Amino acid sequence: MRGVVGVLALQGDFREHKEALRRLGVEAKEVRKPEHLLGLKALIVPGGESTTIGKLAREYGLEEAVRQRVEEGSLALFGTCAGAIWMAKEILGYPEQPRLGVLDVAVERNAFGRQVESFQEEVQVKGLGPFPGVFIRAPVFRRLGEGVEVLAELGGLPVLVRQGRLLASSFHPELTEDARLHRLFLELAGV
Ligand SMILES: NC(=O)CC[C@H](N)C(=O)O
Repeated sequence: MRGVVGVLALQGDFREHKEALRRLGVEAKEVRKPEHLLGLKALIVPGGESTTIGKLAREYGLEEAVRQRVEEGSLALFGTCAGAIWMAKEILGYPEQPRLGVLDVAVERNAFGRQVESFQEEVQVKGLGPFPGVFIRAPVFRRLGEGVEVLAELGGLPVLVRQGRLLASSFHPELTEDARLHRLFLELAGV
């Protein structure tokens, strides 16, 4: 067993992330309250509904607690889809949507249009190669800050980015059997 990784378990597909971690031999801890962050150095924020996750995280004091830990450099984050939206500094068209605001990007929700609700397409991930991209009402990253590195694009649009110990994807690696992105996160988090 390697270390322990937190999975924000307020709403969304946190069970699939727990399963991906289990396959890597990592213990997953559900995070629902600020005190659950104690001792953790890595947290995954799942896909789901970013407005709900944001609202609950604010209500339960997790927004403030996670922000503090990220800002002091003691917590690495991996957000997928809605999780990535929650991490962003800016959510285009939704200035009031509750968010963590630590990832220096503007995110566009449902960026592939409503007709294309969900699709699967292979993306080329820097350093990893082809990866099965499961996109469900997926966002894209726009206006990237200086410290943000693009690790994958789809149709010229960034869909996987990294900023230091923050990793964010438009797509859902937790809905595939491929655990390489979870492994990459564990490496950058030092778990
Ligand atoms: N699959 C997802 O996580 C969808 C995200 C959704 N479009 C949102 O804005 O929250």
